[in-house]
Amino acid sequence: MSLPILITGGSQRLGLAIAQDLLSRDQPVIITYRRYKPAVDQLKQAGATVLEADFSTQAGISRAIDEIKRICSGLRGIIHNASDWAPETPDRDAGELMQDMMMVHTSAPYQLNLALKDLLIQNNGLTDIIHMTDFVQETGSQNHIAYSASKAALHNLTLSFARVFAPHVKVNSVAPSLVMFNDDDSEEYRAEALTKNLLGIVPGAQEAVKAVNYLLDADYVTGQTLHLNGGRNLK
Ligand SMILES: NC(=O)C1=CN([C@@H]2O[C@H](COP(=O)(O)OP(=O)(O)OC[C@H]3O[C@@H](n4cnc5c(N)ncnc54)[C@H](OP(=O)(O)O)[C@@H]3O)[C@@H](O)[C@H]2O)C=CC1
Ligand SMILES: Nc1nc2c(c(=O)[nH]1)N=C([C@H](O)[C@@H](O)CO)CN2
Repeated sequence: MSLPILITGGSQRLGLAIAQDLLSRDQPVIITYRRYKPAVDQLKQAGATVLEADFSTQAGISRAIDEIKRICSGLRGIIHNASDWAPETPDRDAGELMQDMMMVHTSAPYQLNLALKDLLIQNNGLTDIIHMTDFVQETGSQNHIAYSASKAALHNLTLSFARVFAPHVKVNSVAPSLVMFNDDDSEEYRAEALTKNLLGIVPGAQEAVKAVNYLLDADYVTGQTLHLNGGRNLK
């Protein structure tokens, strides 16, 4: 039996698609979720281990680490996917927003990587850490300033952990631009979004599935960023 891959925020959208794909190929999966939704039960029925975890507090991070260590004898990989795409708004305290963004996108991945290192290394073969970052890690953002900074910090963790965990663990970033619309995205937003990249598409969650599978299968890729942006950087 293969060792499991831990996917944080695996109960919807990209994380759910990645979890479902891995399960379909008999790869054991542990997912964390913050708010229960039917997909959690569906994943459990498909054989996943599901853990409730909120990474916005230190207590939540520590609890998740303790639970993963309790149930796991080793890990094939960790995919840090959990994310809160929160914009600056007039009613949102700037200090709290930055704290929230840094906790879920930077502090939680940082602490889980350090705490779960031995579970990754004791696996005989190469193992993986994948940080789901964002196109804005290199460009910044006008409306998601704190979010963008936290994703840039997450990418910086890729560079550090690639050095520290080599040669046993590959550590890479996947940096999507708009890969999957949200249900409440207006027609106008969707139409405008299609003009923002060279290929004129928004591919859907399977593009992230393909990227993750490439990295899991690679033997010579670490400390890198896989950009999923349709050439938006050249627009
Ligand atoms: N979708 C896209 O086009 C893009 C995605 N990305 C990145 O790719 C990854 C996947 O994107 P997507 O599927 O859209 O992500 P979602 O916005 O669907 O969020 C994924 C999950 O993160 C969980 N989450 C949010 N905050 C916390 C928290 N404090 N603690 C624990 N879990 C939390 C949510 O749980 P719950 O639902 O239970 O609240 C949610 O299920 C993310 O890291 C995202 O930043 C980057 C650029 C574009
Ligand atoms: N956690 C999330 N992060 C991001 C999302 C999302 O839906 N959830 N969406 C985006 C946008 O698609 C953005 O890339 C559009 O330019 C960014 N991050």
